[in-house]
Amino acid sequence: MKIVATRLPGVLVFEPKVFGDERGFFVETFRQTWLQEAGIDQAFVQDNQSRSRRGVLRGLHYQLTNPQGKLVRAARGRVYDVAVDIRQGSPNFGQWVGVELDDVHHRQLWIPPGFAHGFCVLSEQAEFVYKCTSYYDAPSDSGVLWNDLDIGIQWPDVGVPFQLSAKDIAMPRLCDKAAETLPPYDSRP
Ligand SMILES: Cc1cn([C@H]2C[C@H](O)[C@@H](COP(=O)(O)OP(=O)(O)O[C@H]3O[C@@H](C)C(=O)[C@@H](O)[C@H]3O)O2)c(=O)[nH]c1=O
Repeated sequence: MKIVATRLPGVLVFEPKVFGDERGFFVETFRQTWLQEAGIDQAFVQDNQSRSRRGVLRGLHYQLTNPQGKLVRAARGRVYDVAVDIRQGSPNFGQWVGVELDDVHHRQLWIPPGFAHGFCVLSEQAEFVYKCTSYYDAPSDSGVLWNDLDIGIQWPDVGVPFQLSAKDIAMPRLCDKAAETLPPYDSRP
């Protein structure tokens, strides 16, 4: 497993070794030691899975209290995954990074606590699987608008119109968020 830095400090790509043979493939999807190797002092408490069709865009989400660090991957299909640093006072505030995740290379993205996260689906269908460092807490579920011009995420052309939940369409822009509704910079790993 290789750990690769992205242009956004704190956001890391985990590249596992994929063993392909005539039966299919084998890949290790998680080892506790990966976190130590990456210098991440966190433990996972919740695993999630979602299924989405082409064009579905989920995000940009974060949790205000007990921010969630997330280790995400596409168990099936291909997605464009995005992390945004929205930590109040961060030198990288408002900056984003996008990485393609698929069921061929099996790359995983580490999104530290305090970052907003979202993805869109590039394949006909995708199974998105992720581990979280804090439990989901509905009252502190928060978000930022996916196409906020100030963030300027370059979402790929997926060939169909994006499909978002009503909640995600109505998310506020980063500039309209009160400081107390953003995670503090010290929530970094
Ligand atoms: C995230 C989550 C949702 N739910 C419920 C709430 C709701 O009724 C239903 C669907 O929730 P959502 O619409 O928020 O699902 P979704 O849009 O897939 O939310 C996810 O998006 C990606 C981008 C993330 O980063 C995740 O952390 C999470 O926020 O599932 C849970 O019970 N536990 C959870 O951990």
